Amino acid sequence: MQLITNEKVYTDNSREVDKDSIFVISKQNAEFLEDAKRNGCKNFIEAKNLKKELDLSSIKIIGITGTNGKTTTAAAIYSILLDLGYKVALQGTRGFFINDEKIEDYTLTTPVQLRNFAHIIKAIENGCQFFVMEVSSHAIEQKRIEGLDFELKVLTNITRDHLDYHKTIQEYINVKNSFISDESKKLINKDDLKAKFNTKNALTYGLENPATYKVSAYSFTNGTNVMFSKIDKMYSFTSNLMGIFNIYNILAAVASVDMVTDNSLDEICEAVENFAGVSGRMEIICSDPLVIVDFAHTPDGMKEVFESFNHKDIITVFGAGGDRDKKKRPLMGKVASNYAKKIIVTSDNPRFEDPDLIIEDICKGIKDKDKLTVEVNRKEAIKKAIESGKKNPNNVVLILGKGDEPYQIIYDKKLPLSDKEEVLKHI
Ligand SMILES: CC(=O)N[C@H]1[C@@H](OP(=O)(O)OP(=O)(O)OC[C@H]2O[C@@H](n3ccc(=O)[nH]c3=O)[C@H](O)[C@@H]2O)O[C@H](CO)[C@@H](O)[C@@H]1O[C@H](C)C(=O)N[C@@H](C)C(=O)N[C@H](CCC(=O)O)C(=O)O
Ligand SMILES: Nc1ncnc2c1ncn2[C@@H]1O[C@H](COP(=O)(O)OP(=O)(O)OP(=O)(O)O)[C@@H](O)[C@H]1O
Ligand SMILES: N[C@H](CCC[C@H](N)C(=O)O)C(=O)O
Ligand SMILES: [Mg+2]
Repeated sequence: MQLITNEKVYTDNSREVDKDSIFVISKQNAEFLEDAKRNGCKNFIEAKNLKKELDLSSIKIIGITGTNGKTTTAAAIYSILLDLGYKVALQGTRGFFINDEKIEDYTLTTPVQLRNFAHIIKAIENGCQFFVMEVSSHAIEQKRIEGLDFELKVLTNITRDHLDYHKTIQEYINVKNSFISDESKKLINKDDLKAKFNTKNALTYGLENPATYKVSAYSFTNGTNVMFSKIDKMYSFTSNLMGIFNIYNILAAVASVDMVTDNSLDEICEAVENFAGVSGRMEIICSDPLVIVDFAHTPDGMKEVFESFNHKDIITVFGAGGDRDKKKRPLMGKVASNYAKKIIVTSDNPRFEDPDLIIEDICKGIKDKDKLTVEVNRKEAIKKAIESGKKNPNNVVLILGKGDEPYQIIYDKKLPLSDKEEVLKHI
């Protein structure tokens, strides 16, 4: 990765250096420092000191971490800020956007350090006042965000994911919490009991526990209607997004914007209605039969989605990613068997793993085998689910795990596959 700015060339790759370039030393590449010198490099800077050379002080960075809801919350903040007339950049799982325009497609949820700087500089060049970014647990552990001064840090929740990488749940929790252990301005989900944060400059939000931004009532008639209080004043917003978890996401977004702007909360709440949601997250593809594509790929994410449809007969299709947390697989199976009347277990992104073995891991969590169909071909699995869905108007078909991913990753190849397109073929 190279960043060229102010007539200087910064690189984080020892194989890219020359005598004029500056090798940016980070946790990830420190072992290649000698290699950089051997390749003729004479100039070095530690990534955490980049901010001394690259002035980012004119933009406010909002970082969102949490197991689930980062993309949705970040997109909601972005949408509200744009609606209020600000210039804003958004960086996350779905790519990099400036003022509603897509600049870069899917890469990492949180890019490597130098790319973060490059994106922020680009946002500043485009007049942005805010840079909204998702912060993954990998990024915190690998210090991809070191050297960034956050105007606001948000924690959505801590459940479980990525234990292939972090090894134990405690280590994962510690990594997430390390993001909110300093004195920066923070917004914390008060209903998440695993959150351990520095209370200095922290505000909270929630539905259950006392919080700065506290939901007092909600209903799901004609959209989602929410009333909440901040200190002793009441506010309300309406949204098209479904599910209690989306109340958390939107409330977090409303509170975030309240914390970083001078706009009134009433104005902010008004802008919520224009946020249409994120593609591939609780996206209704068809209403008869009701078919929804969602990105839930953790046991907790799935539970949240299923609970949003507990008045319906659930038919679900899902798999689990290969080369990712193996232990979450039977838990995903178990959650599905608790809520669904029919479960079609299929392939997600197998990567370098055998899809049949991933499916076996998931099926270990499904006790009631009468509910279970195994169909390794995801396109076939979706077709079967839609056919079943058509049999009863109370059915809902929930296709989970890949959201709007436009491909299936098999080995290291990305083969075109869109859950939404597959659904559209069969309705
Ligand atoms: C497991 C993992 O996270 N791996 C990351 C890790 O890879 P790595 O340690 O193997 O590093 P590397 O690619 O060999 O290079 C490390 C550094 O050394 C430099 N280098 C390398 C070789 C050399 O000869 N000289 C040299 O200077 C490279 O330029 C680079 O700066 O460091 C790399 C660069 O810092 C990352 O790109 C890479 O992410 C890989 C691609 C990845 O797939 N990561 C996923 C798991 C990930 O991070 N996902 C999260 C969470 C998703 C979510 O929940 O939303 C994300 O943020 O996307
Ligand atoms: N606040 C929440 N609590 C629990 N589950 C949620 C929440 N928000 C979203 N989800 C579920 O998690 C899925 C992923 O949501 P989203 O893309 O917003 O999260 P993310 O944290 O960005 O995920 P990733 O780390 O994979 O990028 C959704 O499709 C939904 O099923
Ligand atoms: N950002 C997450 C997304 C997982 C999506 C799921 N489809 C999978 O491939 O496991 C990850 O890379 O772990
Ligand atoms: Mg995301």
